[in-house]
Amino acid sequence: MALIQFWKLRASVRSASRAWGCAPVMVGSKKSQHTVAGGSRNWQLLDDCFELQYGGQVMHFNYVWLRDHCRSASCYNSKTNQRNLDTGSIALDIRPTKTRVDEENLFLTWPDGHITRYNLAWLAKNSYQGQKSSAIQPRILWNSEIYTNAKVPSVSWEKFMSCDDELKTFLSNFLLYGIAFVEDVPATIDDTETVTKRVSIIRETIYGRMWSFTSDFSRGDTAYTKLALDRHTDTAYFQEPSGIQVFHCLRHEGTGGRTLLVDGFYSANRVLEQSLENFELLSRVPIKHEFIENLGTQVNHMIGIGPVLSVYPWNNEVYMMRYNNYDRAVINTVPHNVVQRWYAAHRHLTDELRKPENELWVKLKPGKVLFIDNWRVLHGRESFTGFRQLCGCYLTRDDVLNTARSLGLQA
Ligand SMILES: C[N+](C)(C)CCCC[C@H](N)C(=O)O
Ligand SMILES: O=C(O)CCC(=O)C(=O)O
Ligand SMILES: [Fe+2]
Repeated sequence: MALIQFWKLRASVRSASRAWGCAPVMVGSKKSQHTVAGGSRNWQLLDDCFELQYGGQVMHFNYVWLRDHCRSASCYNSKTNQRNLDTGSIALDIRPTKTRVDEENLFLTWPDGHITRYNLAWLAKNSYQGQKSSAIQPRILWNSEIYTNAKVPSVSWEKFMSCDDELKTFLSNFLLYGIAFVEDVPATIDDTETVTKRVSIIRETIYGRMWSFTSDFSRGDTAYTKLALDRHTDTAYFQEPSGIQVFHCLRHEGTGGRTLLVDGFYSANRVLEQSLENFELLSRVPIKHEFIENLGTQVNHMIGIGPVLSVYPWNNEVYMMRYNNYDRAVINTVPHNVVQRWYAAHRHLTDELRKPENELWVKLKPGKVLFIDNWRVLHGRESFTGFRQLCGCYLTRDDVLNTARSLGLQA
């Protein structure tokens, strides 16, 4: 019941957001509509917001927002890129006493005499409408054919380690496809660590910093067996699942053991195209994943709570998928009348994820290091025989994106 109320609230917030457009009310007796020479910009003071037409877009700016984002030296420290202004001191019914727009700027005078100047292009770029029309992270969603036809070049160890452009190419492909390979890496744990550190700092977890595993049952998890593993994302049981997983197969003397990769966002997008209801069930119903193991010397118990699909509410862009049927915990966060619909939505996603045309199979070999976006691309493996040793580590997504941004990429 509580959950349904929560949904209603969310739904009303959403419809409110759609209805946020403002009624054209005159402020005082002043004429409020203006067309500036050139005709490319047009603005009016509405009762509850400032409306700006600029660059072919109509944008609305709330007055508290306009006061809050003032970039004057007293309100904003441009050396540290931090706000000085105490947002708590802004009257929630604040309105400018004077407004002026010239070719490039909007000038607002506030009741206390403070003047705020906004560059119009800055406003357009930072408006809700501007944000809504572009993806936070541009991606190429793929199935096996799309990925194969793209012929994404792999990068090679030596150039990767010495040349920033090579790292940039690698990261740009990683951001677009959610997977990327470095070839010719010496088959040791140390060199795998070195190649990884070129990308970002390593995230230490209960599995250690760099880990290496075989089918020795050393941990309470089926990864440490020779069994096949269906597609999944790792560490769904962390409150913040690991952003990136790095795999390097150091040895395999035997058969099988191929790695399966599936673009989870491609399938999520199919669900969105086919059923908004299913997409919303997957993106709004929080469920638990759990990991419990007793190592004798140490007991590990991890719980992560969140929806299968984490999405930005303003554009339904998926930014994280938690999909791990092995580690999914008892569902006790969903009322009985929603559970059936949730299972149907989960089945819809599962059917998409399992389509053979969405499966990319690769055989990891010594030298070939695979980076997987664990918030997006699911991995699995074929059962195998013989001795097989895989090493790797987890990375935090923030740190990888930080490296990408430092190289000028949009991330
Ligand atoms: C990668 N490494 C072998 C260290 C850990 C494997 C963790 C497996 C776990 N079921 C999960 O999906 O998170
Ligand atoms: O053995 C493999 O190829 C992968 C196993 C797995 O899913 C994991 O370690 O996260
Ligand atoms: Fe895994």
